[in-house]
Amino acid sequence: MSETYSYLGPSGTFTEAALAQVPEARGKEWRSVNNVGEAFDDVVSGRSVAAMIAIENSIEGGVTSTLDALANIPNLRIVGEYLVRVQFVLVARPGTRLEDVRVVNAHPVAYAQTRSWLDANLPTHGHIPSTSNVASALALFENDLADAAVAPPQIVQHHELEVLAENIADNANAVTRFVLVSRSTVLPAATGADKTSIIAELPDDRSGALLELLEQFSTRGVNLSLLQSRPIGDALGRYRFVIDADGHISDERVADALLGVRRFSPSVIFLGSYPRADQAPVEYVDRYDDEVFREAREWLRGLIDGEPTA
Ligand SMILES: O=C(O)C(=O)Cc1ccccc1
Repeated sequence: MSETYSYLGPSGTFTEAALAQVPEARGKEWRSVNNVGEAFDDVVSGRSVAAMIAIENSIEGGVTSTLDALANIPNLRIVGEYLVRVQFVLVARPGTRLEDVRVVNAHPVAYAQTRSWLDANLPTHGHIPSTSNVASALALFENDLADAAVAPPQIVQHHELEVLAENIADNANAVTRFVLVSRSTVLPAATGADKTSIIAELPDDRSGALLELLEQFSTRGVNLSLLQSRPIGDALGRYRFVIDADGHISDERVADALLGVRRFSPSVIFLGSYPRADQAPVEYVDRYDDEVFREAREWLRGLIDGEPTA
């Protein structure tokens, strides 16, 4: 059976652009799905070896539905991350003028990123949510519920659409981070520029518990690049924390931090260690080098084994 990769389609989405960055996916079957839940289902059922999923963007923060799916679906692993610069145009059926636009079709995340422009230029517009940035534009051909759509600039290369406005994103430098999610438990090799993702819960009713969770990393010299709380969902005020830490689980300082988290947290999900998209080598101070951990462990082992100390 050929390996299949699922992505939020139809063809032309930013998610597809992220999948195009994956060398292992070249020449393989790509399956376009209508929503992120379907992409996760493909991985869980084994229909696809992996799915490309949007997890965070530089304006809106974490994609909450993705973070919750990673917490709730067992045995998922992140095996890679990819960055895509996102820009948006407003498109319409040929002949439409900007002043004719009453209703705009847009993916909710894209809508949130173009709100200032839309509010300033179409102050009375209505919004219909779409399942993706390309589905928004294709809906213009299927029905007349919307007059215009927010879509990626390349959309006009493939469809008979007119650009009513370019660069409508609130922030021209917006970037979306995608992760390749699979069920493979084979760890990607450490590169020196890696990231480790976990989701951890706090022990109940203990003051300072979040600080104690974070101390597991700070006392091992491990920097964090993401800390996002998400409601566990069973009661008000109960949260889990999605954490991205610099480094690979095979780095001693990261492994030691994870042992600390495991001892302390009632529930820890290991989401994976994988190369950072920006390939920036992880920086740490010398006293947290692998060798320092190993030397300390050997010293302790020697004491326990009754070896004479020098
Ligand atoms: O992949 C797409 O194009 C999507 O529709 C999801 C999305 C929405 C907004 C920013 C990045 C990805």
